[in-house]
Amino acid sequence: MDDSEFTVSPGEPKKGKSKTSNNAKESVLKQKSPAEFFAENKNIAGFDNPGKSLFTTVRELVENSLDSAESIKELPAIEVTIEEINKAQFNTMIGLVDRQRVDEELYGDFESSKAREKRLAKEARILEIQAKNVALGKKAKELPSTTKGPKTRGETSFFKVTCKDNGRGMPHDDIPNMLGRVLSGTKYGLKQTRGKFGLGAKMALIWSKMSTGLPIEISSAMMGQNYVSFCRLDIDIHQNIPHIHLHEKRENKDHWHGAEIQVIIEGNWTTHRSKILHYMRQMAVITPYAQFLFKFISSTGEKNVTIRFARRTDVMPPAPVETKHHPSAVDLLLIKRLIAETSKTNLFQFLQHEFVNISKSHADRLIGEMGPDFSSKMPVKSLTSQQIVRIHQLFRQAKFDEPSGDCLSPSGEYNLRLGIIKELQPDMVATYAGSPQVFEGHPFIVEAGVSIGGKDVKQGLNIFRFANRIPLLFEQGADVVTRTALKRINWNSYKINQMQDKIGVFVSIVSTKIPFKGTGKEYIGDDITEISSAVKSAIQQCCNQLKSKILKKIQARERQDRKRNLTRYIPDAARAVFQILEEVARDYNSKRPRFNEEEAELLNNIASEKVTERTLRDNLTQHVEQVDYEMALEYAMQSGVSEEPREDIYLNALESSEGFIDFQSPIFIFRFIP
Ligand SMILES: Nc1ncnc2c1ncn2[C@@H]1O[C@H](COP(=O)(O)OP(=O)(O)OP(=O)(O)O)[C@@H](O)[C@H]1O
Repeated sequence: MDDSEFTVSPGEPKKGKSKTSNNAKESVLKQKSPAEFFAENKNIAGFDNPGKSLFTTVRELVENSLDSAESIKELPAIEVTIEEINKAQFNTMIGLVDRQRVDEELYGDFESSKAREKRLAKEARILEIQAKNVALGKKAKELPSTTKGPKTRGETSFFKVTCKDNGRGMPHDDIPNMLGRVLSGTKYGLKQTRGKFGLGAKMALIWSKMSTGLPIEISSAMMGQNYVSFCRLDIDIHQNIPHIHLHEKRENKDHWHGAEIQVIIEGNWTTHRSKILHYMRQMAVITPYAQFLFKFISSTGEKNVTIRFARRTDVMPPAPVETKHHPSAVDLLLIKRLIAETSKTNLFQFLQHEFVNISKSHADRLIGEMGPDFSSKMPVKSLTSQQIVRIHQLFRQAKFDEPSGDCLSPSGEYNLRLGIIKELQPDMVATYAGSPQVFEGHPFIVEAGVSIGGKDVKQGLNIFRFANRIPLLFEQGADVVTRTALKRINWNSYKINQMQDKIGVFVSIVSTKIPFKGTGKEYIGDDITEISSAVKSAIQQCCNQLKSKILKKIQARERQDRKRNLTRYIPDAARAVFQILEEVARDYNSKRPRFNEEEAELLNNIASEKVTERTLRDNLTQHVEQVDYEMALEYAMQSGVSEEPREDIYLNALESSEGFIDFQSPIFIFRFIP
């Protein structure tokens, strides 16, 4: 670049100057807070548009409530209310005077008289074609959307979303940071929880700030607390800090514990109504021990919805427990963080206490393997960067026992089966719980259920996906469960017709780390081999159980068909045989015997009407029954008893702190209360 470009005489802007200043502008170093980043990229957290944002807000609040109640082993009771607020109400709420339109042409839904004429003419033409089609007996097509009046972006709808639970509540002083600072939460540990990122509730707040400008309101009380914390806050997006409007303690007359969070956002009930209801229904399926009350209150009072999902069992899966990191799943940064945070002083204690599957003797051997610079007693905080790299390399290469799944809490076959029966009312169902497996050092368990038939079930595959007991409703096509069910299961080999049978496939995956694609928790990719093969094997196990049931059904049906066919021919056969016998009996001369004694007796009986057509019919019927019975018996002897799928029964440890013992099988649970 020529130097002269930079010499600008005053008052005489040079061509090149603006270019240079633009370049300079582009290269100015800027920082963004996490809140700003997510406000600008809200789609990656599931806030793509107003409708989806309403859906995601509901699910984030419900999942927080479930996590919270389960963390104190309380059977969850959750109330969700979505209250529609029309524009006039909203304006009153924020103190804005409602204003009538003056200049109609300014608005997106304005239609000029010429455009109106054109549209009406087009509509008339289409109506004419429709009338002709109807006259010819053809099916009438709907009006294309272009002819449905001027394009409108629609009236903005606002919604007050409230979610109340009976969970743990939040400590008074922590509320602002928990709900007003992006990437803050209590679920970062290695534990199976629905929440993980410390983002969901804050995204709802950011969306409310972007769409309505209104703050979030939180009421919360912890168990035994004689006050309710009330907090109204919004978020300073640029600094990512809570901006508190009011934070006070109020009387807790009812000894309530839990949290109630209320947020006012823009949304679209019409487009996402069915997704929200679907979500609630599937949540009730996978969480049958929870009770949900869902209400939608419309601004006109016309389309109100109230649905109560009753608790169907008091048996809650055991609470997941926090676990330590597996050596093969840590990276350099994580090792450094663990060193900074550990309370252990020397390397030996650090290895043994901060990781799973490193016993005392194993720790000794590992330290020996690290080389002469390392010793058991060396202070862990004094490790140099190179030494940490050495530890990391060894963790990568050494062999460790796989992490156990004890820290996980799957739904349980019983809950899954209960859910499937409730949701689909199938003719047949099989469930299977896989044993714990591992990917990248994280344990996971896959449970599956496959059902055939049912009420209101469409033909083909109906897939239901759950991850850490969250229903997944979006991005179905890319998900590991859908892909496995569609492409890797040979349904035919299990006597299941993939196109014609009504097949329900339920898969629930739990893990200390669910490898969601994106922070929106919408689907699990198909790229982790351990997970996809575990999903495949769980579905196959269910199919195997179904196959033996289906084969039995087919055989029973064949037997029934054979019996029905034989029975159908009995009257004709009896009549034909009887007519012949009658004729023979008529011509029969006992003086010139042509028949043996038995035959002669039969002919006599026919002649004396002791044996009639009816007798033949009855005897044939009896014979068909007998043959059918013998075949069924023979089949049962050959295969029935040994092939019947066995159901495992589980018995809890005696030292159960709950004061009862559950006797569990996939199809029932007995609770013994001493
Ligand atoms: N209903 C509630 N009861 C008790 N604590 C809650 C409740 N809702 C939120 N919290 C607390 O606030 C924290 C932040 O919640 P937020 O929804 O932002 O993130 P998260 O649930 O931790 O993770 P994710 O973004 O994956 O949902 C939670 O970790 C939890 O400690």
